[in-house]
Amino acid sequence: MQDAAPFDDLSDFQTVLIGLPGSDSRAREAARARNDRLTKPPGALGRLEELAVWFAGWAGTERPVLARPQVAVFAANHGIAVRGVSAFPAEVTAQMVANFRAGGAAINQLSAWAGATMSVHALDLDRPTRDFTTGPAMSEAEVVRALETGWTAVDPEADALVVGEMGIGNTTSAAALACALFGGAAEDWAGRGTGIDEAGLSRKVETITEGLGRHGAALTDPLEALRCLGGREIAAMAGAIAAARSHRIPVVLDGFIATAAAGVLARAAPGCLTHCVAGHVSAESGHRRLLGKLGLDPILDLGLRLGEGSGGALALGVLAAALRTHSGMATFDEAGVSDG
Ligand SMILES: O=C(O)c1ccc[n+]([C@@H]2O[C@H](COP(=O)([O-])O)[C@@H](O)[C@H]2O)c1
Ligand SMILES: Cc1cc2nc[nH]c2cc1C
Repeated sequence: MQDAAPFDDLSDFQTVLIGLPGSDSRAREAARARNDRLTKPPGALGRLEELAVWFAGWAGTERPVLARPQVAVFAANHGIAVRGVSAFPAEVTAQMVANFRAGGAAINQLSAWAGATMSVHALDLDRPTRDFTTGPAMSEAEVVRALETGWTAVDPEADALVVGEMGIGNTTSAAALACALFGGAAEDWAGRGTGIDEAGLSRKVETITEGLGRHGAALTDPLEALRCLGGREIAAMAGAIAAARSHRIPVVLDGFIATAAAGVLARAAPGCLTHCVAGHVSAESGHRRLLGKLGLDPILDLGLRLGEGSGGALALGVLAAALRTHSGMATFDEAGVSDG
């Protein structure tokens, strides 16, 4: 059963964020102690060891498994797409949603490979958000509805969540948000997205600069920044990431846009991303910078720039390997191997 969202407006959502539960320190410490007894030189499984101990805390058990991962993909359209900031036309968003539903996209294959269920959530595709250079992208009711869509998309029985997205123009929206949340100039955050040329990149930088100028002081409130500059899929991912933590479900973040959604939460309620890891660093130029601002170290660096949750789904494979070794290996005592 999906849970109803426990908020009706942005101020409620902020309150929910502040009250989200932490991980189980007893399970985490038990997992750390088990890790120290496994038949390997200390630290020899590198990042896998850290991932397993982190996951154990959220799973609430010393020997967790990855049995029911979920990939949730959110799609939306953006008013700023009319400004020529993408290499593709806006109708591709709806066409790709049809492709997700037919099983033909990369994320269908990667979810199946990772043993994950995949859900697709199209958010009012025929009603793009407003061009944020002319006014707020969303009304409060619209952004709250998108947060709710994300919140209720999370399967409370899932044992890990990947959030992904599809939305022509959304790297412009994510870059504007990142700039509002973490400072710097539009040039620091604008990248090539689906593959825009030099002229497109200039239009993108101009669009972001104009949007930031237009909304000014309102952007100091992270949830207002989301409303003014974000998109429905970005808000939905933020809602899903928050819901996951309410169920103590660990989250594997995908690329630049998913990380921007997480960034909103981090700025609204510092410390609220301890249930998240970065699945990968994408080729979108601002992603590494954004991960740095959030103190997140990506698991993979494969040059992907697809979105859809693809890098997150790939990282589920690494997470599964981390849990398999942690929970399945013998200890020095069990195997009769002399420790150091
Ligand atoms: O995840 C990423 O880091 C990423 C980087 C570049 C592009 N994308 C995908 O490409 C689309 C946005 O690109 P654009 O050029 O239309 O802003 C959107 O559907 C994203 O899923 C995704
Ligand atoms: C074809 C296509 C597929 C995508 N998947 C995520 N973003 C995308 C953008 C395009 C253009």
